[in-house]
Amino acid sequence: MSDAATTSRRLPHDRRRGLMLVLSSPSGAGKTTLSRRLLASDDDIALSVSVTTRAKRPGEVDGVDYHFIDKPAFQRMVDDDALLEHATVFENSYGTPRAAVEATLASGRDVLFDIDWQGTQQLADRARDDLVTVFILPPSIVELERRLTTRAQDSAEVVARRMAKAADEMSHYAEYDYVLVNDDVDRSLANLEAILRAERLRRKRQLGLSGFVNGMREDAGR
Ligand SMILES: Nc1nc2c(ncn2[C@@H]2O[C@H](COP(=O)(O)OP(=O)(O)O)[C@@H](O)[C@H]2O)c(=O)[nH]1
Ligand SMILES: Nc1ncnc2c1ncn2[C@@H]1O[C@H](COP(=O)(O)OP(=O)(O)O)[C@@H](O)[C@H]1O
Repeated sequence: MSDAATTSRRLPHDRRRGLMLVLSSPSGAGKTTLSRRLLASDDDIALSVSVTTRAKRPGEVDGVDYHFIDKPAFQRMVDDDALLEHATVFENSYGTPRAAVEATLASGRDVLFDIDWQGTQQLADRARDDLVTVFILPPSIVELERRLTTRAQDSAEVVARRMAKAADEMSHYAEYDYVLVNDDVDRSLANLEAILRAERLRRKRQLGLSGFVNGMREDAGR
């Protein structure tokens, strides 16, 4: 077998069908922290930046954390079918702009979603095969409240409302493919990276496999 035959052929994992990685959790369990760490360490995945009608928190950047828009603009996007999914969470509207997701997948990269269980169900109805879903649990309710309080970005009243919704959010963990208990953030990140690595290697996501194997069979028969 010539060297040219082995080196000219592209390895199957060079051509991959992009996947959609969803992170959900009760507010304060650590989705944003884990998302930012994953995005910083992996160039092959990009965040789906949601639109929301909620107010910007200190430190949040428009266009990076969210696209902050008003209610009429949100309704226009719904009417124009410009959102892949949308939901009301804590009395605010949140949605996933369709165009950016489609452009990222078309460029061969994966997309990371920080969305709630309602949005996850809607994506599952549309694209189950491309979806990998991860639910993040806090190590305890006491720790969840501590994290929400020490994040110091919401008023005591908002924290209380988010704590009141936590049990309801957590009741959806069984609808997800994977569950991570986010005790140690480094360990959670390593587990998330392991999930992503394994999911990228799924046979159905490696587009060039049959050509690759047939080529090797021809080489072996020479
Ligand atoms: N369905 C849906 N949920 C979203 C979207 N963007 C954010 N969320 C969820 O809305 C909830 C509130 O988000 P946020 O106000 O940023 O608070 P956080 O959970 O404390 O970071 C979280 O459960 C998010 O995952 C979206 O585009 N669609
Ligand atoms: N594993 C962890 N251990 C301790 N604190 C954490 C951990 N993960 C996140 N935090 C902290 O908890 C707070 C809430 O995390 P965040 O990522 O904003 O949660 P979410 O996006 O799910 O609402 C932040 O102050 C963050 O620094």
